[in-house]
This record gives sequence, C-alpha cells and structure tokens, in this order.
Amino acid sequence: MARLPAGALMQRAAAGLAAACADALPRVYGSRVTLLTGSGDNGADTLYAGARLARRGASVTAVLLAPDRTHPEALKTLLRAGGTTATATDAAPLLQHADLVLDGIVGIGGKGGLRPEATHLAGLLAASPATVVAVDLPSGIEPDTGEVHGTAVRADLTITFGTHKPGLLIDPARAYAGSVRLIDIGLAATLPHTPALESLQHADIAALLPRPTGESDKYRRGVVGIAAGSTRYPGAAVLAVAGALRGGAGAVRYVGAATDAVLARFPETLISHTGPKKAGRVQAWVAGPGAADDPAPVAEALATDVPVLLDADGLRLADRDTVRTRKAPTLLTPHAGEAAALLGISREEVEAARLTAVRELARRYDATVLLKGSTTLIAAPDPDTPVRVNATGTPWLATAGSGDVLSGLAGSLLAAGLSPLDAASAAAYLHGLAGRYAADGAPTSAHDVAEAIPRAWRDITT
Ligand SMILES: NC(=O)C1=CN([C@@H]2O[C@H](COP(=O)(O)OP(=O)(O)OC[C@H]3O[C@@H](n4cnc5c(N)ncnc54)[C@H](O)[C@@H]3O)[C@@H](O)[C@H]2O)[C@@H](O)CC1
Ligand SMILES: Nc1ncnc2c1ncn2[C@@H]1O[C@H](COP(=O)(O)OP(=O)(O)O)[C@@H](O)[C@H]1O
Ligand SMILES: [K+]
Repeated sequence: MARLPAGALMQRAAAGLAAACADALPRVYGSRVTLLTGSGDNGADTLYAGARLARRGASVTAVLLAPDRTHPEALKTLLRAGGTTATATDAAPLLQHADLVLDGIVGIGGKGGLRPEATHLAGLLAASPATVVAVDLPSGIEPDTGEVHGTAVRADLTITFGTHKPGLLIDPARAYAGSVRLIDIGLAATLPHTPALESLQHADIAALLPRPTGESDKYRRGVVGIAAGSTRYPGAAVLAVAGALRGGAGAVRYVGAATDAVLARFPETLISHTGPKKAGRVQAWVAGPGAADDPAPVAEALATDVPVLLDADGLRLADRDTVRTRKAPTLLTPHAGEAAALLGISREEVEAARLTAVRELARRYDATVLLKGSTTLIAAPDPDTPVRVNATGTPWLATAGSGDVLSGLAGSLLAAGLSPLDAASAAAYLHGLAGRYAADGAPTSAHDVAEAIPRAWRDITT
C-alpha cells in the first residue's frame, strides 16, 4: 500500500468485485442491490463497488452499521452515483427484497465474531432469498484460522482480494464462503515468501509424484510394508494394500493376520510371516489400520530406521516418546476423533479449531501429522513450515475404509522416497480426486476409491 497511490488497491478490489457482482446478476440495470457496510476498508470496498453498480443502473442502498464512522470518500462516491443509505433498523425489507446483497461488514480486520448488531443483520440475511456475495471473506469468520465464533454470514459467493485467506480454505469457516473467486490486485510481489498455509495444485502434485525410469526395478522404486488387519478387521489390511499398490512403490509387503484375505484379492502382494522387524527389505511402513489391540507390530515398525505411517489403532497403540525420539520420520494420520484422543480434548474442539489441533499434534509428537475430515490439513514438525490444506476432497469420502486406502497410498509414496509432508500432501490430493471420480455424485465405497486412484494420477500427470 505504501508503494501505490492512496486507494489504488481499493479501486482494483472494487472494480473486480463489481464485475463479479454483475456476472452474478441476470442483468445489472434495474436490479436491487443492498450493501451491508461496516466502518473499515471492507465496507469501503463495498461502497465503491456499489457505486459502480449504481452507475450501471442498479438501485443500490447501503445499510450503514456505523453511520458516523463510514469511509467518507467511499460513501460520497456511492451517493454521487445515485445510491442511497439506510440504518440497520431499516434493513429487514431491504434484505428481503434485494436481488443481491454484498456483505461488507468486516474483512480481515474482524476478530472474535460479529458484534450484536451485525449478528442481527446476518440472521436477517440468512432468511433472505437474495444472492449473497461476501466481500473478501464472509463476515464473522476468523480470517487466519477458519474458526467461527458465534454467527457468521453465509455467502453464495466470496470475492477475495490479493490472496486466499486460511479461513476460506479451512472448515468450519470454509463452508460459509460458498464458491470463492480470487481477484488479483497486484499483491503478489509483496506477499510473504513463507505463507501460513499452502494449497497444492495439479502441477505441484505432478512434480512430486514418482515416475519409473529405465534404471528402475521394483526395489529401487521402493517397497512399502503394511502391518495392518487382524482376525477381527481383515478388510482394513485389504484396503490399505489396495491403496499401496496404486501409490508408486515397486512392491507391497504385507505382515499380519489377514494374509488369506489380502492374497485372495491381491496376489501380487509379498507376504512375510513375521513381524515388521524380520520382514525383509522395506523402505517405509504403514502400521495400525485394523490392528485391533496388538501393540507388537506397531512397536516393531517404530523400531525400524525407515519412515513409518501410523493410522487408526496404530495411533492409540504407539508410545509417544518412541515416536518423538526415533530418528527416521513418522507420519500420523488421525481423523478428528483420534486427534482428540491424542490431545486429550473433545472431537468438537478439534473440528472447531483444526489448524491449532494439527499444529499442536505435530509439535507434541515431533512428527508430520495429516488431520483427516471435511478439511484435510498436514503439518510438519517444524512450526515454520507452512501447513498444507488439501482442496480435492468430497464428503462422499466419509465412508468406512476410505482412510485405510489413504494410509496405504501415503505409505507407498513414502517408500518411493517422498518426504512425509509431500507424501501426505500428494496422497490426500490423489485420494480426494479419486473420491470424486469414484462417487461422481452418488454413494461410493472405499474399494472404488482405491480403484479410481490411477485415473486421478493420470489426470494430474498428463
Ligand atoms: N490491506 C490491503 O492491502 C487491502 C485491503 N482491502 C480491504 O480492507 C479490508 C480490511 O480493512 P480494515 O483493516 O479496515 O478492517 P475491516 O474492514 O475488516 O474491519 C475493521 C472494522 O470493523 C470493525 N469490527 C471489527 N471486528 C468487528 C466485529 N466482530 N463485528 C463488527 N464490527 C467489527 C472495527 O471496529 C473496524 O472499524 C480487507 O478485508 C479488504 O476488504 C482492500 O481494499 C484491498 C487492499
Ligand atoms: N465430510 C468430509 N468431507 C471430505 N472428506 C471427508 C469427510 N469425512 C471424511 N472424509 C475423508 O474420508 C477419509 C475417512 O478416513 P477415516 O475417518 O480414517 O475412515 P476409516 O477409518 O473408515 O477408513 C479421510 O480421508 C477423510 O479426510
Ligand atoms: K465481508
């Protein structure tokens, strides 16, 4: 802002916002637009965009939350363009009869939830049939964490400026944003080199995925060991192997009580009739899915000097100090319930503050942590490494066993030589995309998700 003439960024933001609003309306001329206008620059963006819509023939009314602290220049511009103002007490009919409502109550300056007057307006807005466009972010969410304290505006569309904010990518706040569109206002050069959060895209993942070369053989591509399943839960072993076979390792070695079930489905699996300790050559272990109550395979895997992924029962059975002090890396893949048990808090607390939870787990275990759920987050043990958020998932993945597929897939990528952070990121990305392909708008099963992984892989790399 220091480098540009005063207000230049705001004008870019307002121009992009007005254009997006025009796209969201069947036509601008004659449409009714209501602006919810707070006292900060978020309100000012909204007023400038409103002025642009008023000049194109929309009937624009700004509801002023703090009439004496409204951005004076922006307000003057709206009035000059033919817009009008109203107070919060007159807002109900304006919200009820609007075609489009712009939420400019607060932006990145908002902290600690909406104040009572804004809460009241958000309630009226929820009952309105108007299309709701959030300016920069839905007012009431926590921009930097994705937490929601109390009421927040629910938008159909969010027009965000310069860069995505964590709250637009992490649940529960993400669910308030609707679809998100980024307007480039020329901030790229000024953004920090190390962001708080990264969301990898197709090209980033394509660059990470291992590809065999002429010199490859099955051992050089990596052998992933799966220590999973029990007489009670043989299916977990089958699904973890299914994921592992599609993850890029050259071979999958299985140890555990579900040998028959695994071989019946996947004859290509190498079987070792021992624990992980004596199983033979393995470049990474997956331990825990369906392990029930036998701690020995988990302890043996952790005693090796290769990367270990702990999932499901393995998370409960592992000794924290052993994880902390082992030299090779460890990747933990809990869902919210497992994360809650590890942290000694409730599941609801984890789901309300995912970013805090994933960082805290990574710190306590000195391990990389992939926290599953409606938003998947991945944190490295080093607190300065950006947390990764995966954007490809779908709620259809909430089906029994899909986590087992993910653990096999991530383990396979670990065995192929990816770092825990990259293996977890690439696995979550492929798994989410495979979930979308497998579901395609209808219920799917973990097995179908595993079978869709090659399609997702192909889609990313070709
Ligand atoms: N920083 C930048 O480079 C740019 C910022 N822009 C806009 O500026 C916004 C940030 O502006 P500000 O820093 O003025 O802050 P905001 O406009 O987000 O909010 C601050 C104002 O809201 C009030 N407020 C804070 N918390 C509240 C709550 N919980 N309930 C009700 N009112 C509350 C405060 O009293 C304060 O006056 C961004 O979100 C974006 O829309 C854009 O104009 C483009 C450039
Ligand atoms: N609401 C949701 N939206 C998107 N993905 C979800 C949702 N719920 C669960 N998932 C994903 O589905 C998988 C479920 O894993 P998990 O809970 O371990 O199941 P299981 O133990 O049955 O295998 C994870 O990858 C998780 O991120
Ligand atoms: K807003």
